[in-house]
Amino acid sequence: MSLPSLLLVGCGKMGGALWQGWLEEGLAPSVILDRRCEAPPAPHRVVRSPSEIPRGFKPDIIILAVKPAGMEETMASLRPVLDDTIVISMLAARTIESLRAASDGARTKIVRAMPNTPASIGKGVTGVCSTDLNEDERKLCTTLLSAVGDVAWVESEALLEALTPISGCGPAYVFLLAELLEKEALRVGLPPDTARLIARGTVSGAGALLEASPEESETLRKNVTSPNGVTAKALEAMMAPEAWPATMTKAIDAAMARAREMAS
Ligand SMILES: NC(=O)C1=CN([C@@H]2O[C@H](COP(=O)(O)OP(=O)(O)OC[C@H]3O[C@@H](n4cnc5c(N)ncnc54)[C@H](O)[C@@H]3O)[C@@H](O)[C@H]2O)C=CC1
Ligand SMILES: O=C(O)[C@@H]1CCC=N1
Repeated sequence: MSLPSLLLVGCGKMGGALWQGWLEEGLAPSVILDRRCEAPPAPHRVVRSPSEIPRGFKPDIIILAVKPAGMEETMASLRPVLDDTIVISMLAARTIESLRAASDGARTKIVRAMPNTPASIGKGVTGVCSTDLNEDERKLCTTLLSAVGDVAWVESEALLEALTPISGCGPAYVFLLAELLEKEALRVGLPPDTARLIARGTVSGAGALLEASPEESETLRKNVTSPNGVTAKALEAMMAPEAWPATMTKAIDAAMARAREMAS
């Protein structure tokens, strides 16, 4: 199946992850706009400025994946190509209202999405919301986003913002767990190669089991935890109300507060 043609604006860590996933799925001829990007395989191409976008190139969808603070400048530079497009903004914290204001009256439909970097291997989760789309346009966006993982449409921007610190930021929390496990493995005397192998293997193996199993994550956790055994002691420390549960709540609240600051 060929995915729609895109103008990807910003091909950094997130745009690059999405691009990689889409490329592997088979993308209609598309253009990347980024000053710092290597040439993609033909028939796709990279351009360094909006003025280099080939005349006659009419993307089905424009993906915005620049830094949130660069949104206004980027939208202004895209003004000549905005009419009659769907813009999917991946930018954290930037509201549909601010995107619309920055589109300077263009006939464009605005979608807000929050992807995550496992999209590069087709294992992403993308939250998405828009009130602009008709049924066919919504299907088109779903086709594109579901090529790189699961898609969760939400009814409001408030829900998209609630989802951001969970799934948008979430891979970082899991990678932090892998880092901390590796450090602990070193601390208790394992050689570096073994520490790396067992920390990464444990996080990726547990993730794969979670994906493959119909069981709840709680059940999978309990399956590891022999009554009065060694895991139980470790979890007692982690699951104390003031430990991981409180830290997670504090972390999610801090991320949401930062998003509110970035939006204003
Ligand atoms: N990194 C992540 O895990 C996630 C990031 N996001 C969002 O994705 C956006 C990009 O984040 P990252 O990829 O992490 O940043 P990044 O700094 O890695 O990538 C930004 C890219 O945009 C390019 N760029 C800057 N100005 C441009 C312009 N005017 N025209 C074209 N390209 C331009 C830069 O050269 C760079 O390659 C942010 O808005 C962020 O909130 C959303 C979900 C997850
Ligand atoms: O840290 C950030 O602001 C972006 C949004 C979600 C993941 N990275």
